[in-house]
Amino acid sequence: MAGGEKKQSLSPKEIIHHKFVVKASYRIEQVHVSSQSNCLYRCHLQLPEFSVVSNVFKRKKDAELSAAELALEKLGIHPQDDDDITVEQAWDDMVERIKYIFSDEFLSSGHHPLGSHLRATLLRDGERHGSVPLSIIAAFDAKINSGCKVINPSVDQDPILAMSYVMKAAAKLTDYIVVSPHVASLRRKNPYPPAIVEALDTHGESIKVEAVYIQCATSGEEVVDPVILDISSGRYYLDVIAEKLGLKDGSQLIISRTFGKTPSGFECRVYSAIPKLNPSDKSSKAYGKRPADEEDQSSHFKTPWNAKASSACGQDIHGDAIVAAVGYSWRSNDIEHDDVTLKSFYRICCGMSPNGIYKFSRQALIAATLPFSFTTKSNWRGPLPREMLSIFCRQQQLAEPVFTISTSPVKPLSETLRSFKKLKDSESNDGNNQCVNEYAGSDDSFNHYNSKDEEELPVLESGYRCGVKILSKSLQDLVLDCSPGSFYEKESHAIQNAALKALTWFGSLFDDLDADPEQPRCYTKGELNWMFTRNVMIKGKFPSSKRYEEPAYDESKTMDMDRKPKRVQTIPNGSLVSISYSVSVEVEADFWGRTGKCLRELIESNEEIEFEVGVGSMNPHLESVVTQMSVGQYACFITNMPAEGLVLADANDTARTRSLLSKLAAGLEYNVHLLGVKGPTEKRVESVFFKPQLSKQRVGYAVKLIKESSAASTLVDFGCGSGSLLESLLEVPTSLQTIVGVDISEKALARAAKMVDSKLNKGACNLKTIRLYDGSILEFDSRLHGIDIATCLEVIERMEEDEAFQFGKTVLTLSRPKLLIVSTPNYEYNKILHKSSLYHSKDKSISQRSKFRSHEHKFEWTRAQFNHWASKLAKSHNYSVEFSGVGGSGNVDPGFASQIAVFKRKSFTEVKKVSTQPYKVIWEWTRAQGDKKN
Ligand SMILES: C[S@@+](CC[C@H](N)C(=O)[O-])C[C@H]1O[C@@H](n2cnc3c(N)ncnc32)[C@H](O)[C@@H]1O
Repeated sequence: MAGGEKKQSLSPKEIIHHKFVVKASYRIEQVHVSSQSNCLYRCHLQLPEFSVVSNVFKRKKDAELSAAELALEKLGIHPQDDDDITVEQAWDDMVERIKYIFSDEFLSSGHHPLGSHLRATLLRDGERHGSVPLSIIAAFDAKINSGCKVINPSVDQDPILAMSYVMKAAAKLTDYIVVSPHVASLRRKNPYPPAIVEALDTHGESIKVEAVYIQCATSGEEVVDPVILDISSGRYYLDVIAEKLGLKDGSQLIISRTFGKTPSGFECRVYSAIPKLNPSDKSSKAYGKRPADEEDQSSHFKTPWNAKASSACGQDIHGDAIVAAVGYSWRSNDIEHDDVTLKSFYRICCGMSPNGIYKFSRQALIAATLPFSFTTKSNWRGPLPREMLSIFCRQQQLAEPVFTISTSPVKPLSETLRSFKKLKDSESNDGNNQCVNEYAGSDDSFNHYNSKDEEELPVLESGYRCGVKILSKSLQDLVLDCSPGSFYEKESHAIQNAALKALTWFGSLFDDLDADPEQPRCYTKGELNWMFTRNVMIKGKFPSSKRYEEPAYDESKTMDMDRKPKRVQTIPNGSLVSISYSVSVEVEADFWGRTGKCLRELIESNEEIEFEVGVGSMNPHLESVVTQMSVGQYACFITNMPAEGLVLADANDTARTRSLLSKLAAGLEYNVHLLGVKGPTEKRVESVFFKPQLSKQRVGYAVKLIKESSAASTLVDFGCGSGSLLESLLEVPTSLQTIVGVDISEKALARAAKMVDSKLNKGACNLKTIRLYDGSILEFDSRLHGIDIATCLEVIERMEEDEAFQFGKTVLTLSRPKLLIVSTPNYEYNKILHKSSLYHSKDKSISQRSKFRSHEHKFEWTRAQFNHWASKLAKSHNYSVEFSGVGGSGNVDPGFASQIAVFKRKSFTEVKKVSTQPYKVIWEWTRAQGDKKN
């Protein structure tokens, strides 16, 4: 913070307005306080996802501001308004605020959570009567909290620092407040008026709340056990928690920030003892910073670091800890609470990792894993990667990700490919190993390539590419600068893939404990800072995902499935498979030999789940087995146990599962049923094999011929789809004045209309009219009679063969274009595509599906079949025809990947005009005078 200078920045209310506009509604409530003649105000701010209620203020304006600040805090947005006040002002405000907190008005002013704590302390007897723990003031008052942040932004990670500031500010109120540093609490010097104390509601119910106790281990993993907090009527709940931790009272506690939610939506906090400093270490810096290694740690703190508790809440926790969802709210003076069961605790922990967020979205904690590439939106389930990255950053107290899109190549594709090749050559890859490799670029950026990523090679030389930066919340540390090299056709794909790479990086950080210690990763300073402050499980990482080993087939249990000594993948990568499965934990039958029964607990089951093969979105065991199966088959196999935390997060009866795990766990038993398979999309296969993509090459071929037809003024694209040809015609100068697209798919036409509309007037074209018709190309529409050029790219194979014949006849008889360009896949070329792992198919049950390039194709012709169709058609309609193609070579077997017939009209014989207009115009543009031409 620079001296007394003020910076200009958006106020919290302005930020809320910019973000939500009319969706943010403020409601002011008057709060009547009997001891005050003036009214006080509280503000309710309703946002689409949640609402907040402000503190109580004398001015409406302040109440609104406080509500906006609370909302921003919830949203994880840090307005720079704190910069508007100086450190000196922050201290003054804190002193004022503490004075107000201990005032008569505050105590009687309704439901402020801090007010409820004050009341609870006034119900204590003896020396603790009215003694308010410092941690309470630091944790539950937004004003104090923001003041502390102005003084030092790292209070977020360090509750003790905030407590020390509260103590320092309170020390300035010597006439008013008694500061008791030894018991870490504050007390009002003069007692409250008896009338106020007597009016306090003392009828709290007795409650029992389930919480978890994390016992700190000096070596090995912490033990997590359920614990019951018995908060009998009139007792201060913090004292109950403190007692469970072996402490005298609540003032000896540190209270973490809120993190994670129980199934009913209650937020949890970690409660632990204020750590004792080693007398040998006088450095105040030791507080609140987890030392880099254990030697350091033991030199600073008497109590060891609690890795599980620290990783759960993202703050340093020392010694034993309790995780509970209990406390006061704005709604009432009564205590609110929910049980934190072992299961909910482990679920919260699991949901803190990027992998966990994905697993939850698929409701498949054991089965799902974070995919390493984002292919199509339609295959993706749950929140998109960008959304997941935002959730993760909020949870981990990082700033919102910053995406940067570029459209021009930073380095030539050849160079990128060379780097990729070098990287691949230097790796030894196991097909199932999902390790992530780091590409050491010349700058600080990184690229990740997965061993299965061959199909994800950067296939485009141009397009969109996106980088993402993640900064710490204070915006001071760059935690991650991820600039993947791949180009994507769509901006949204580039963004989603960048987000996914960032998530993968964070995921690997969470999993890094499994990494080979001989080959330490190199982290930048920002990454290290983040890890240290975030306590990324260096010691007791969890929930971890152990490296999977190949599933061990249990022949006796395998139903209807041959034992396969060697893995033969029959379902190609890129396919969408649909399965039902169950996962159980089981104790070996031999152990229970006398009864012959084995103990078993169902952990997870899914009646139907779909996943894409080859993108890493399914646990490798399951994927490996499923891709060897045929539709309708069942399989059963046993794998090693994943981390206990993950199993418990999924188990229904945690106690029973835990006891099974502690006995003779044979592993996880999977039962899987393959329900269906859809082949990989044609586009995906093509994008892997052809650079530029085959579809682009087809359009390029057609555009070249159109440009050569310099006298042509009208064109119709039959089966125009999303308008890729029309788009290209808007970008290049041709003689065309009217272009028309026809398709039967409303969705495709809508996309085409949107695209054309956005490109209008941008290109160097002479076009005067563009029209899109909804209709079948099997029907003739007389508005298309006598057109100059007709195109029909990759459409006929989507009809029955006899319809393809009918189409040819209709076009050449009735429309009679001067030039007709027809393209269709060359069936013979499929054998090349099928060599790819993307397109393996040895399984008869799916061979029908995968013998064509798309399950939407009704037929695919060999060169001879296409030649026969086109030559016969040309001859009977007085056209000449020439054959060509794109993708591969026409001179070498098996010819082009996409075969093209170019029909040219030999002479124009007037045919009897049929007047019929079955097509519906769904979009039309006509150049008006004055419209921009270029
Ligand atoms: C693979 S897409 C090709 C799109 C476009 N020609 C291209 O090359 O990008 C096939 C298109 O043909 C359309 N189609 C299939 N049968 C049709 C018919 N009978 N009449 C009009 N369009 C048809 C589909 O709706 C789809 O948009």
